[in-house]
Amino acid sequence: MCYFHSLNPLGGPMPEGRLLASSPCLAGEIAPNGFDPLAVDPEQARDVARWRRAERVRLRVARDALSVADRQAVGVALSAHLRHLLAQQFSGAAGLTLSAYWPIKGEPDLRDLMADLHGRGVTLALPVVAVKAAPLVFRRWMPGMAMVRGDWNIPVPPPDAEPLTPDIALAPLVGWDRVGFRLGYGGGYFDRTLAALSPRPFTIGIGLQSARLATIFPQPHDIALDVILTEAGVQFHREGP
Ligand SMILES: Nc1nc2c(c(=O)[nH]1)N(C=O)[C@@H](CNc1ccc(C(=O)N[C@@H](CCC(=O)O)C(=O)O)cc1)CN2
Ligand SMILES: Nc1ncnc2c1ncn2[C@@H]1O[C@H](COP(=O)(O)OP(=O)(O)OP(=O)(O)O)[C@@H](O)[C@H]1O
Repeated sequence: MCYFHSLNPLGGPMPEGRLLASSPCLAGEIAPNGFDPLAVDPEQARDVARWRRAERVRLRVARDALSVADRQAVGVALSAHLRHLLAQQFSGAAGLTLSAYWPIKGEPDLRDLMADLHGRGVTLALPVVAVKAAPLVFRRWMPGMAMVRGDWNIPVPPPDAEPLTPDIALAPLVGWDRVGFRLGYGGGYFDRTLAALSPRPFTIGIGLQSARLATIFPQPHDIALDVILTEAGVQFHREGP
């Protein structure tokens, strides 16, 4: 079912007159990657974008306010849940490529787990903004590797690191909802990347339990993740519990 155009960020269903002449559900038939900005009601898209900007600020302020001890506990709990998920679903993921992330701006720190997985035969990668407003690329990462500053000053593996395509991708969350949708920093990078990869990696959103939203008002470009994981465990799994 296509429901995003019936959601009104200002509350209640969209008034009849605001519905699109052509439904965004047809976007997949218009654009090869399923994304057609012309299929979006511009007024509604503007409302949603404004709401998302405000929610990102609110959620990031709340995350910044966590104590060092709380932050550490979140990282430890999330790492344990992720290790368990990888063990159950991918037999530990040895021989597979998992893209992680280098934590910035108070994101949960999974770097100890990344090093541990590397030691267990998982190939680790990190996302890189190679071209602005384009899909991310992924470069091989190994513990202790000298990093360079990438876009937004995020440390990334150097340009000569091996390019990889992940089988499993971690997506850091600023916000999330119970049906697998993600709010990030607003660059649209993960959505573009998932739209471009075929087959899609198995994607696991990593975030704080307190960052749950009732809905992110999903737009045609938003791609739901396979799993949402927080320090409280699995909050959503596409294949069910
Ligand atoms: N640790 C970490 N690494 C990551 C991500 C992440 O979320 N966390 N990314 C996950 O995708 C990618 C980088 N994401 C980025 C997202 C936004 C902007 C950026 O310049 N944002 C603009 C606002 C854009 C807008 O509002 O339209 C800005 O802040 O000025 C840069 C990089 C790859 N690496
Ligand atoms: N597949 C796509 N093709 C073209 N543009 C896209 C695509 N996906 C997202 N965008 C653009 O990116 C913008 C930001 O998207 P969104 O609000 O979902 O960001 P986000 O998921 O929070 O960011 P990020 O993934 O970088 O953390 C949208 O306005 C949209 O126009």
